[in-house]
Amino acid sequence: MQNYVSEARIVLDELLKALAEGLSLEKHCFVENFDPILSEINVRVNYYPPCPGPDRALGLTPHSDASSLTLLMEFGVTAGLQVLKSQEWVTIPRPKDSLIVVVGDLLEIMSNGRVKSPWHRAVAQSDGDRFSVALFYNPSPQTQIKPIENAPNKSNGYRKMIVGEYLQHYYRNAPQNEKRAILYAKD
Ligand SMILES: O=C(O)CCC(=O)C(=O)O
Ligand SMILES: [Fe+2]
Repeated sequence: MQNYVSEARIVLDELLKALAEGLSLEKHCFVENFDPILSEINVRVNYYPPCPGPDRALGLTPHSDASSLTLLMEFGVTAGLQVLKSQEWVTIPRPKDSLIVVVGDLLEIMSNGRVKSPWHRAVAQSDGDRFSVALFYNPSPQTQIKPIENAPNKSNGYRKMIVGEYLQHYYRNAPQNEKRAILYAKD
């Protein structure tokens, strides 16, 4: 697991740089918030046993991740992860040997809303078990993240935020039934 986490950090840093470039921003503008020693990768292993009544139970209730990026590896039956898109739950496919990358609230704040953390859930399934390993990548709790500048006159931006303060707010207010925690970081 330790090897996986240190290799994952390299991948996550590359993803943060590629995302910045993809948004025509300075390449290091996100990754510079992640001190190589003090930034954190928290690991969660989710296990979903086969469920006799999958339409009456959920594997994991809807949420957005608080992280900046989440790297998700899945095993077992497919079609467990769903994302809310235009008010509909859409199943995320799992091509062979793939990892899933989820944008979290902290990256939505850093990017000033240019990328959005999806509202997602895991559904229960009857045809076999499934588990997932989620790595949540966060700057150190003391880091102050500064949202990138938005175009002049553009409203609805985010404010500067200490990572630990946001995480405290997020966990104090979870679970919620819609994406509300991030409103705390609005300007
Ligand atoms: O198991 C999954 O597919 C989703 C896991 C997840 O969203 C999480 O651990 O935050
Ligand atoms: Fe999640």
